Parts: sequence; C-alpha cells; structure tokens
Amino acid sequence: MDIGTGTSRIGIAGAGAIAFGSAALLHRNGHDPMLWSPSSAGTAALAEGAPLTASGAIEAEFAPRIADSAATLAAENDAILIALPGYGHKAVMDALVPHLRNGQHVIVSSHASLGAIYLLQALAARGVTLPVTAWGTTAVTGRKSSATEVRVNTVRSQVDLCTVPDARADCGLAVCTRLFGDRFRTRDGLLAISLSNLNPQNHMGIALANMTRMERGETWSQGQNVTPNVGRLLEALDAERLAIAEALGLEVRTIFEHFHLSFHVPVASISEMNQQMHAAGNGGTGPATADSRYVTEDVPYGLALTVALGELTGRPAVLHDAGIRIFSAMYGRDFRSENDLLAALDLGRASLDDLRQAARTGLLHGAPASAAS
Ligand SMILES: NC(=O)C1=CN([C@@H]2O[C@H](COP(=O)(O)OP(=O)(O)OC[C@H]3O[C@@H](n4cnc5c(N)ncnc54)[C@H](OP(=O)(O)O)[C@@H]3O)[C@@H](O)[C@H]2O)C=CC1
Ligand SMILES: CC(C)(CO)C(=O)C(=O)O
Repeated sequence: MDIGTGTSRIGIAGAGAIAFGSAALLHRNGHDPMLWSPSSAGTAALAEGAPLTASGAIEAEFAPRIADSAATLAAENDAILIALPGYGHKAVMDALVPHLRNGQHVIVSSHASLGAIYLLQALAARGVTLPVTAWGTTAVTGRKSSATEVRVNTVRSQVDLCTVPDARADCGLAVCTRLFGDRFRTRDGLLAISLSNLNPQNHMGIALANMTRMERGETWSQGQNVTPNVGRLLEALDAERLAIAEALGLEVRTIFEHFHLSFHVPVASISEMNQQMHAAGNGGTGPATADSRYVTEDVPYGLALTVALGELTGRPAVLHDAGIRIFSAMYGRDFRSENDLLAALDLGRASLDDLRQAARTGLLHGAPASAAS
C-alpha cells in the first residue's frame, strides 16, 4: 500500500464491536472505511441506509461503505483490517485470498494463533506478496449496543504490532500510524505478538470465576469482579506467559503495563487496577452467556497456542493447560481440537527454530510449491 497522505480506503472484515469501533476511529482520522459482514447479518441495517453511530471514547455518526462480498472488500480498498474473533479468521482469510493483490496491506486485530503465517502461505501459493501486520490487541474496546450503534469503551494508548515479512516492518508501522494514529509499538516478530495478546489468560480467570453469572445470563461488572483472588490468578497466568517470552528472548508487555496502557489507570495490583477501572465507569460488563468468545475464542485460539509454546520452550504453562482442560470439561467439548489455524499449519510438526523463522518470513515448512516454482 502506498503510505501516502490524505484519505485511504480501508476494508474491514467483520461487523462486530471492534469492526464498528475501528471504522469510527478510521472515520475520525479522515479515512473511508468499508464493512463486510461474512453472513451479511451484521451490516443489514447499515446497508438499508441507517448511519453508524459511535458513542463514548469516540463520538461520531457516519455512513461507512458496505461490501456485499469478500471480493468487493478486496477490490475496493487499499488495505484490509480483519477484525472478528479468531474462530472466523481462517474462513475469512480463505474468502479473501483469491481476491487480494500485490501492493495491498492486511492488518489482523487481534492476531490469533499464527493466522498471519496461514494467510501469507495461502497468498504465496497464488504468487501474491503483501505485508501482513499483526496486532497483539485492538486499537479500541467496546460493545455493539444495537445493529447500528457501538459504545467505544476506550481507545488504547499503545498497541503492540509486528509485520511479516519483517523486511516490511517500517512500512507496517507507517501504515498503521497513518490510519489509526500514533499508538503503535513494534515488537520482535509474530511469536512476540502471539505472547502479547493478554485476552486468553485474562478471560480465562474472569470466565472461570464468573461462569455461573455467564450461564445464568446475569448483568455483572467485569472490573469489579476482578477481586483480589481473581487478580492473583491473572498475575500467576501472566508469569507463565512472561516465562515463555523470556525463554524466547522476547520482550512483551506485562499485565500491569497492559491495564495501564489500555485503561489509563495507575499501576497497582491487578485487582486494584480493575477496581479503579470500575470506579471510573470503565470496568466493562462481563459476558451474559456461556457462549462467549472469552471461552470459545480464547481457549482454543489463545490458551492452546501458549501451551504449545510453553512445551516448545521447556516452560510448561500448567495453569493455561489446566484452563483448557477445565473449560473442555465444563462445556463437554475438546477445545484443543477446535483450532483450525494451528491444524492447517500442522504446528505439531514444527520445531522451535522452524517457528522462529516463520514468525519473521511468514513461511512454515518451506515455501508452497506454486510460489517456489
Ligand atoms: N470487543 C472488545 O472490546 C475487544 C475485542 N477483542 C478481540 O477483537 C476481535 C473482534 O471482537 P468483537 O468485534 O468484539 O467480536 P464480535 O463477536 O462482536 O464479532 C462479530 C463479528 O464476527 C463475525 N463472525 C463471528 N463468527 C464468525 C465465523 N465463524 N466466521 C466468520 N465471521 C464470523 C460476525 O459475522 P456476521 O457479521 O456474519 O455475524 C461479526 O461480523 C476478537 O478477536 C476479540 O477477542 C480484543 C479486545 C477487546
Ligand atoms: C472487555 C475487554 C476490553 C477486557 O476483557 C476485552 O478484552 C474484550 O472484550 O475482549
């Protein structure tokens, strides 16, 4: 993508809270977003002409362009932002791959389970070369309050990213800064970004400790319910993640930096920081159903990758592993087997060196046949 100046056309795959909130941020920054809902359901009201309204940390009312297909989204935009839960990434990438072209730029927010490698390999098989920038989290947080409204809870001060292949790192940072503002910090490759997504560990503790509230469909404050014991569990989960990063020689944010940079509260214990967020009206609302991405996304696409990296680095993530086992028992599902990205990448066949290299080149197990020829 030409870094350029002025208005850029950005296609957003997704029509949930983050897609709407990111569209509002792009609009506020003078860009021209287009939304694509894979089932069309998420954009039906907008397609009929209703404006998108953002409130909270971003106040805006505007009419984003709406795509009727992945082909339209790819054809009519300079860059694509994938902004939906990890369990939709492979299907959406598969839909986009035939239509993406050299020179475009893809951003994945939040990046999940080495999806950038899956995408780059699929593109390489078509002979298409473009940079994929992976974000450790999202630029905004929020919830959809109706089919056309999003409540933006916060715009984060800092988002970790990396670009694959790493030779395009400067371009990735420049593109993201121009589109979303000066809020990005480049991390050292895709393994660092994979270990920079704190949702899986945080949501594990929050969902485990509040499962009956979720199952009973209660309305409950997320921040307030990060009580001292829950806070200590999150800190212990964080220590497992940081030990893996240390074994890999990677610098990643701590859970304390995460809450400070995302929710603008001073550093304290994790429980105290969450109580402060709650007091400031910024603690968020926990899931009101057990069918929540806190489990259905974060267990298979988040905890499972951390456990795999723990095994490869000799720093077993025993609490993360226990989380997968407990949620699988609770839901009567084998969450470990639900990750279609890691299965497609055949991660079990990869050594740590293979992964380290792929985290920079985007190619695992060598280049695809058609790209190599
Ligand atoms: N919301 C937040 O504050 C935060 C979110 N995140 C992360 O950001 C990402 C997006 O979150 P958010 O927008 O809240 O999630 P939502 O659940 O609101 O996303 C809904 C969107 O995902 C699409 N989708 C759901 N399942 C599939 C599927 N199987 N295949 C294709 N598309 C699918 C829906 O499609 P359709 O339109 O067809 O219904 C819809 O467009 C997630 O990874 C989340 O963990 C991270 C931090 C904060
Ligand atoms: C609510 C929040 C910001 C913190 O758990 C979040 O990460 C999410 O909704 O996924």
